[in-house]
Amino acid sequence: MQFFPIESGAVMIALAVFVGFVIMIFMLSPLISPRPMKLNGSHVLVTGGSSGIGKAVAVEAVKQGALVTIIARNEQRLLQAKKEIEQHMRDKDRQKVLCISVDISKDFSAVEKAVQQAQEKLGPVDMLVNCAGTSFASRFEDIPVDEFKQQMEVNYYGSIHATKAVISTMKYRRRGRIVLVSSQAGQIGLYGFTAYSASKFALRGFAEALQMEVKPYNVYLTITFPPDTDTPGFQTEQTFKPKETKLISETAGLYQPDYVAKRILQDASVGTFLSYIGLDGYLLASATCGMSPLTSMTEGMQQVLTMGLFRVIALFYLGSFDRMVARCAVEREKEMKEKQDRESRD
Ligand SMILES: NC(=O)C1=CN([C@@H]2O[C@H](COP(=O)(O)OP(=O)(O)OC[C@H]3O[C@@H](n4cnc5c(N)ncnc54)[C@H](OP(=O)(O)O)[C@@H]3O)[C@@H](O)[C@H]2O)C=CC1
Ligand SMILES: CCCCCCCCCCCCCCCC(=O)[C@@H](N)CO
Repeated sequence: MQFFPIESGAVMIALAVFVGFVIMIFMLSPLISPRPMKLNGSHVLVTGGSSGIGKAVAVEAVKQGALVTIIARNEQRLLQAKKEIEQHMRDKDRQKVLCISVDISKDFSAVEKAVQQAQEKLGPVDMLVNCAGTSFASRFEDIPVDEFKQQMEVNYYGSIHATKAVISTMKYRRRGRIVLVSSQAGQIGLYGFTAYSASKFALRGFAEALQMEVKPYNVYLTITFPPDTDTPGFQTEQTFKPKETKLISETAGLYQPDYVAKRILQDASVGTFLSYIGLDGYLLASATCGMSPLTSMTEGMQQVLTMGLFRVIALFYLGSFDRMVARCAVEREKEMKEKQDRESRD
């Protein structure tokens, strides 16, 4: 087939536009992405740092040369974690691991005092990782109202308290990173998580609003959405989680805390706002990017190009989740009937 000038002209123009677009993306990127924060010599404060993801973040931070403060309630576990984390220090003379026992969920002044103590000992906090949290999964009617309050107090207000305690110094120094540990259940409301998902979704609104306020001060937020992660907290939850919640959560796989911690610190140091883990995490983060701030042009380009397709994929996932819930309901009905038949026979 003869290749006509008009077609080659159109192809050339399309190619030129595409190349121009890509060059613009890479030229504009530095204007959007903040300068990476090196953890070497920085003070990283981790709430929930005595177990699971928080402890893994503290270990990864000291591996990168940071001075670390870990906050939790149980002193025994804090001291045990401190010893473990210290094993990974690169420079035992310069680095320090401090542990402070305080309940972050109840009283802001107690948290403020703990952060002040940490800053007096290790210097101003450069990065705050809000990891302390708890999860409770059960059907809505089986969750006591107080559990809804408890989930909000620990998962949401706990992060507000710690963030409030560091934000003024970060703004004054024009240097800071704040990580909010949400969950994939903070991107999709799941069966069994009426209390938990709500508390994790709340962090999203807080993160977007605060990021708009503090961007001019070179302070960047990262909200991270981990999938199931093999921690002591997760093992405890597994013992009472409804079957539906387990089946749906398993679709995104089970990850190790050290891998999750590396991803969190990687994204936080470069100021990425939406931090995800795994392919399902990438799909979810793109499909639910909403009005979140852009921290890289390439990310923005991907979102623009994939939004429609990912919504279609999301609908297939939602269809499969509905079928899982329906199947579990039928199985439960059958078990109940068999149990009643057995009892009526005895
Ligand atoms: N594991 C998973 O599958 C996933 C977890 N997440 C989130 O990651 C975070 C950590 O989870 P994970 O590592 O599994 O949990 P763990 O239960 O293993 O660790 C929780 C940590 O938070 C501390 N903590 C809990 N409540 C308080 C409180 N009121 N005040 C101070 N510290 C507190 C605990 O110490 P202490 O009890 O001594 O206070 C502990 O150090 C949570 O926010 C969770 O929602 C998100 C997605 C997946
Ligand atoms: C384009 C659309 C892609 C959709 C992918 C959907 C995958 C949903 C998986 C949800 C997993 C939730 C894990 C929560 C774990 C948690 O928070 C812990 N506390 C354990 O309970």
